[in-house]
Amino acid sequence: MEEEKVILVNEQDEQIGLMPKMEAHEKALLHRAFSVFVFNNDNELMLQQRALTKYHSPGLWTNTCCSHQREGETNIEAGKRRLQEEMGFVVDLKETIAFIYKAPFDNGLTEYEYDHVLLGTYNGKPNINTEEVADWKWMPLEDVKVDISLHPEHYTAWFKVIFEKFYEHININS
Ligand SMILES: C=C(C)CCOP(=O)(O)OP(=O)(O)O
Ligand SMILES: [Mg+2]
Ligand SMILES: [Mn+2]
Repeated sequence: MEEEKVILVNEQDEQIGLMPKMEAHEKALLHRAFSVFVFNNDNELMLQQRALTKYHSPGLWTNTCCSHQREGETNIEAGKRRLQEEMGFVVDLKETIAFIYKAPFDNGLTEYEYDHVLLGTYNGKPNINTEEVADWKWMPLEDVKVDISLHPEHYTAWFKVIFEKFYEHININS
């Protein structure tokens, strides 16, 4: 299989190159990514616990699905593709904010991403891909906020940035 590549971008999210996924995270280069947030009609967020085998942030709780766009893919196309691959369902998604963050990890890898946040609604159960996902749960947004402050070590770096800086953009009832 061809090696997975991420899209290197500048600070305006313009493509400046392609690089194998691992190399981009080893060299800490800015690349395009997305974070999907799926809610049910009770305004609960579907959280994903990352598989213990993930290259970074294993076992941590985070938003519904995260990954990297492929060359030529729109943000929405990429979000839907990966939602199916990781969580086993697809819903319509809409774009909200995008932001740049940098998060070095203890294992030497760094996430340095132009991250597009995508929102969707779903009321069924996922069918998780256990190569990517260890567990999942619904949680009211307010409860997530409280638990992040009590147990920040249980959550991914980007998920905490989104809660701290962009809460009003993911809380559709605010
Ligand atoms: C988008 C963000 C915030 C991180 C990348 O997600 P993953 O680390 O889950 O990427 P994949 O392995 O699923 O491609
Ligand atoms: Mg992922
Ligand atoms: Mn990345």
